[in-house]
Amino acid sequence: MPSPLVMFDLDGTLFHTAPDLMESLNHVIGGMGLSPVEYDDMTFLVGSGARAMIARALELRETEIASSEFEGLFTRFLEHYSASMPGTSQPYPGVVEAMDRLAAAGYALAVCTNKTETMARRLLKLTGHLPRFAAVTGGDTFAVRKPDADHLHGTVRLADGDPARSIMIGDSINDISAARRAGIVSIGVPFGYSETAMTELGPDHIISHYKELTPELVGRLLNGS
Ligand SMILES: O=C(O)COP(=O)(O)O
Ligand SMILES: [Mg+2]
Repeated sequence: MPSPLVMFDLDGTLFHTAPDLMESLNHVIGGMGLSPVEYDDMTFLVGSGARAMIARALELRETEIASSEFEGLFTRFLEHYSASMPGTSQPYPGVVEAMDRLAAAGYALAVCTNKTETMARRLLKLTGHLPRFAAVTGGDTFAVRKPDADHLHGTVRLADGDPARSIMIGDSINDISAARRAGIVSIGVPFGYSETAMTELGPDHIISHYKELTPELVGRLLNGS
């Protein structure tokens, strides 16, 4: 029988990455002569991958560019972000201990993010966490990404899991909607990057600190109680 699986979103859930993402984004838009975005804008900018982040930042600055120029901006972003890693990005308080507890109790762990898979793996590798995960999938791993249910289903498959014994933990509407569509139990964290309050997104459970993420809680949620 496959191990039960706990999947984590990355930006705003597993790691606090917004300051580094913002620096690389501002490097790119600053190069175009646009004024930098501010930290508070990140809740609106992060969550659907770097292309969406750049497009939303241009929208915020009311700037239109030719579509042929867009890939160049994306490449500049990835080069800067990759070269700066791991920067100041760190796991949220208590999540490393929570992952240790879950692994000791027999849970497999995975990452399901809309970052590119290469960037996600690089950050996890440089911070020493990559070996924990049975699967790491990004916004470009499959033909679809969160909020599409198949991003979660694909991650469960690569981790040799079973959707009925899997949980998705996330900070944004993309995570909670994808889980709902996939028929996968969700846990929301309110400290990440979301424009909408987690209580409004309606996950199956909300934790406000990772000390609440115990094998008992996950077991209870998987049993529907
Ligand atoms: O960087 C992004 O926009 C995607 O981030 P995610 O890890 O929250 O899916
Ligand atoms: Mg997120």
